[in-house]
Amino acid sequence: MSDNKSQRPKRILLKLSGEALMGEMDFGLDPEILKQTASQIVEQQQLGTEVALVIGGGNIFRGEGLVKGGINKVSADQMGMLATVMNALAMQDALHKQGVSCRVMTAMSIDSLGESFSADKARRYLSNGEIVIFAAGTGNPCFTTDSAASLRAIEIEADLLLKATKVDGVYNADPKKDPAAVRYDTLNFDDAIDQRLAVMDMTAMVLCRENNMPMRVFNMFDAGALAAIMDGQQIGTLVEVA
Ligand SMILES: Nc1ncnc2c1ncn2[C@@H]1O[C@H](COP(=O)(O)OP(=O)(O)O)[C@@H](O)[C@H]1O
Ligand SMILES: O=c1ccn([C@@H]2O[C@H](COP(=O)(O)OP(=O)(O)O)[C@@H](O)[C@H]2O)c(=O)[nH]1
Repeated sequence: MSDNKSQRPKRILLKLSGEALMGEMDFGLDPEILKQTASQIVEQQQLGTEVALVIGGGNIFRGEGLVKGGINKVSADQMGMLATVMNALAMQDALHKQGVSCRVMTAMSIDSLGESFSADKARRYLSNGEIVIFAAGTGNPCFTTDSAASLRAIEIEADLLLKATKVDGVYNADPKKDPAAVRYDTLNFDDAIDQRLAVMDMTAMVLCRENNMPMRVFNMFDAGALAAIMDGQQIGTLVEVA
């Protein structure tokens, strides 16, 4: 398994935050951000990297917010998972507009919108040069799309999991709350878990650790970051097994 330090990863799983896709808006999707993100993805795919995507749902619904509004946990999480399907359809459209072949595979059965997830089929589609978007998270309540991203990265045998988020890496404290927080260039999963560094949920990090899946966290708003990472530059934070 390559760690992207020495060679260009052949297959990546890119996890995009739902919230980051809404840009300056309060809700929903910013078409310009969708377009820019799609073009960055297509650029990497055309350079020969197989790209799979997991997109969050936080720009539409998060289970936690719905529970605060009085909806029961399971229904709230199901609504959150459906929000990820909407984002997947929007990204599929943006990718199609750039002339690339892209499939949506869902973890919950919604046959008319996307086919049910199969790791074997996903690997085949990726090998054939299609972009695959994994929608509906893990299909189970009480999980997040970070966990779905870790799980799918392992299942498709990705070389690297990339988490594109609102901050530019993993810090020793939440940088949005602590201005003195210091960013790590590299980190191991044991330390991230022991220190409860909350840039990603613990389930996702444990999955990566147990399955030796390296992860790089970077800022989704930095337009050149994805290309630079794929070219081997050390952008953001690389989290690996110790
Ligand atoms: N140690 C940390 N390092 C970096 N970010 C952190 C840390 N602890 C908490 N965060 C927060 O985690 C957020 C990213 O997590 P989350 O909101 O779940 O991301 P996403 O919506 O991209 O899945 C960041 O916006 C940041 O404020
Ligand atoms: O496997 C999963 C993935 C997601 N969700 C729900 O979908 C919402 C949206 O996902 P997430 O919060 O991970 O989106 P992001 O923060 O990445 O935009 C979550 O809040 C959960 O309610 C879930 O129940 N199971």
